[in-house]
Amino acid sequence: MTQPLIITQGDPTGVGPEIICKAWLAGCFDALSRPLLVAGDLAVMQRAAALFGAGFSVGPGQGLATHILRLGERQLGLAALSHLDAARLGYGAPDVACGRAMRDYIQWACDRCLEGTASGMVTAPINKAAIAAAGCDFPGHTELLAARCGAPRVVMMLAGARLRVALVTTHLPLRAVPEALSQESILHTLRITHADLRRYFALPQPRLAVLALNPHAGEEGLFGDEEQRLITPAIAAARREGIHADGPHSADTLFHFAVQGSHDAVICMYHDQGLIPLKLLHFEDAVNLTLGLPIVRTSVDHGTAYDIAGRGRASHASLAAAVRLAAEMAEAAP
Ligand SMILES: NC(=O)c1ccc[n+]([C@@H]2O[C@H](COP(=O)([O-])OP(=O)(O)OC[C@H]3O[C@@H](n4cnc5c(N)ncnc54)[C@H](O)[C@@H]3O)[C@@H](O)[C@H]2O)c1
Ligand SMILES: N[C@H](C(=O)O)[C@H](O)COP(=O)(O)O
Repeated sequence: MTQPLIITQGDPTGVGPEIICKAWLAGCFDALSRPLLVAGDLAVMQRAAALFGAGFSVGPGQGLATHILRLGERQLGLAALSHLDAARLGYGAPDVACGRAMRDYIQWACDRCLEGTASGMVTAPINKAAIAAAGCDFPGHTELLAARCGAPRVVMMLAGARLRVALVTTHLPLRAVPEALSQESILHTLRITHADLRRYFALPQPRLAVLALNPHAGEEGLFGDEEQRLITPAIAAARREGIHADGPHSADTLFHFAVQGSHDAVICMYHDQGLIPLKLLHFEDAVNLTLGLPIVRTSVDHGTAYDIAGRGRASHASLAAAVRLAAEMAEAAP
């Protein structure tokens, strides 16, 4: 039997519910190789569908689904994990119950993937402060999923058709980045990226560009020594393991060549080093994925977009791309 993919609904007061409905209404889920199930809230989904003048009918679910939502010929499973009073929820104002609900959607989906009743999960955006207020002590999905899956090391990758970036460090203050870098963390990032590009993207020998931290790759130690102390030795160690890695490359020029196909992924030392070029090129259609997990997890590349939530204006393109990629990864996973 083909196990379903789960989409977690994300912040009930953000754009997550409406981009799920928008993608569904646009037929983005029609040609999928496996069924889809939303882990979320019925009233919140109904409110989101109403933004587009669409009212779906609701029938009893089966398997993981508590309900089946039907709209003409289309149907979508729903596991109703929360029962929020949608009419009273202000957009952009998640309360503690919303924070708990977003956390529960993620944990439930992760557990279904781990037990094998789901084939992967796609996450809509959460508000990191709201899950923290609900007592969830993780900066985001990546760290929560790593802990729940018992994965010792994971890598945040954002992928578009022209560029893939993988991050050595993620959510921490910029001033803490140099201290957080180590030969080990760079080498682990290289190993995990190498392994999962082979596994999920059918790249037998991925070409990995490793960026420098400092301007002009440190200019022989004049502008910082992380390249000499940490990055160059990590690249050498990776190459000894048969990983096709090169660098450290100056971050200001490498992306120009990478988007022309010089490399399959760029290993970045910190969040904005990779995400600025990625979102410049692929804001609408990039996918965030977590490498190194025992389960398939993809995500939209954007946040809760409170400034436009509840207006039906948010693009569903990144969500549609995340669902497509999760389905492809689930096919590739053993
Ligand atoms: N995967 C995730 O759960 C995830 C990812 C990034 C940010 N966040 C969270 O989201 C919140 C807001 O973060 P932010 O303001 O930095 O980023 P954001 O992506 O929410 O918004 C940045 C800008 O992009 C626009 N935008 C975002 N998504 C859009 C879409 N689908 N269509 C059209 N325009 C869109 C917004 O309107 C806003 O102007 C924070 O709490 C952050 O932690 C969550
Ligand atoms: N760094 C990501 C981005 O800016 O798109 C985002 O915050 C993802 O975080 P999680 O997938 O860990 O929630």
